[in-house]
Amino acid sequence: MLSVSDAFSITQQQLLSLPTETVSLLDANGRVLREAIRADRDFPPFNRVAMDGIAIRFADYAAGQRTFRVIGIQRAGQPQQTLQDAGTCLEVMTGAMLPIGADTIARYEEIRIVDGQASIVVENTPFGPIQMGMHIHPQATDRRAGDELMSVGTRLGPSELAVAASVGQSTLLVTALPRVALVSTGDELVDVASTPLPYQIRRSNTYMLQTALVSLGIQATLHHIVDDEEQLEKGLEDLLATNDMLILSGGVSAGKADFVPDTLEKLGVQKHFHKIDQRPGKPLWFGTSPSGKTVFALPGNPVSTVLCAYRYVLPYLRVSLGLAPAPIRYAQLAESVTFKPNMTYFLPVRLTSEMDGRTLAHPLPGSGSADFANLLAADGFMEFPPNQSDFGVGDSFQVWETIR
Ligand SMILES: Nc1nc2c(c(=O)[nH]1)N[C@H]1C(S)=C(S)[C@@H](COP(=O)(O)OP(=O)(O)OC[C@H]3O[C@@H](n4cnc5c(N)ncnc54)[C@H](O)[C@@H]3O)O[C@H]1N2
Ligand code: MOO
Ligand SMILES: [Mg+2]
Repeated sequence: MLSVSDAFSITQQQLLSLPTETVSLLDANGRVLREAIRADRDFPPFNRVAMDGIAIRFADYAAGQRTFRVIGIQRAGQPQQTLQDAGTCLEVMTGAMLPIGADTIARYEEIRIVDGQASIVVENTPFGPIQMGMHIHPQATDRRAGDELMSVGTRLGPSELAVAASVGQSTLLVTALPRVALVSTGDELVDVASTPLPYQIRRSNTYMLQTALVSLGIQATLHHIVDDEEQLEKGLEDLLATNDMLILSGGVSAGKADFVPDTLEKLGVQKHFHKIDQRPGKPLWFGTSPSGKTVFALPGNPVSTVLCAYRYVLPYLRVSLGLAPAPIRYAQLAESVTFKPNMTYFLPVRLTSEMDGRTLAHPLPGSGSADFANLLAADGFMEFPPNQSDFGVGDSFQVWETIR
């Protein structure tokens, strides 16, 4: 059977090829940038006053002068003024251009202004003695005009949108979002608003999947198909025609009503793999259509669905969108774990941060891959490699964090 790492690489070789689109600045939140954003001006674009106070010539101060005649006010948003005569000063406001001729700011906290004369009354400021260049944010110290500020593949969030706004990007070129359909299958599954009969359960997997996809900015549509070969074929055919990707749950194992793999192949979706040497989530099925559409058919047991979503589907979508893979997270086992079968084992864990900087993983074995209430306490799944059955306290392994 296929190893976890081989299955993962197969999925990553069949990424969705998504076009770009231009969206308005605010609609770009959470999206993936597909153009490099450069500074249109220096950052800051002029010698910027960084504190409210007076702008003086340091040479006057160094020569012993402590009282300066105030010749005017330079506010933010006004054209640059000039400090002409020795011994004078301009009141200046944070964000203003530094007046020509001035080179040092003394804050209001350090001066007193009486009858148009500003006197320096505090020599040792909380920032140290008054010095040449003090409280000035010199032009181009942060970035220069033409510098690349954000590269292709940047995920746009609050800081990125602020920088984009400051360089005049009222629109941004981003990766178009894939059209994704989430399909639950199973005769036993009823709507969340229904009261289940004794042999029925409410469906939950597609709600979990939709909520997880929102973390990538994707809004999928939710569908349900009963365990009937004809209805399944017709339903999946329609959804394949109108979506870039289908994520199914259930119907992929060995049961009499597990029609999903055969139906997908009948519809021309080429199987890349079915079944991985892992627990949970063994019967995962993955395929692509000739027109470049992708199908993940996840095992229906809810914990398997969750594991497959975080271990395969979200990393697949992330990279398809043009993002770098998520940083790998490790944690150390807080309790020993034994797992005999020779396959990769994913164990739900709760994570704690210790004072010494370590992250500890506390096992939450639960009662198996249908025990999804157990995941309410979990922060992720720890991945234990095959060919080993005893895992000791303090041993470090990768953790696939879930969204909480
Ligand atoms: N003889 C074998 N039986 C099973 C095997 C096997 O290898 N040989 N594999 C087991 C494993 S492992 C898993 S995982 C499950 C996978 O089952 P399916 O993908 O075929 O899923 P279903 O049979 O449709 O349902 C399984 C289980 O999950 C519940 N379910 C399904 N969809 C939802 C949903 N949307 N929301 C909530 N719960 C859902 C369903 O009611 C079943 O209880 O097969 C084992 N069997
Ligand atoms: O893969 Mo199944 O997940 O163990 O129940
Ligand atoms: Mg089944």
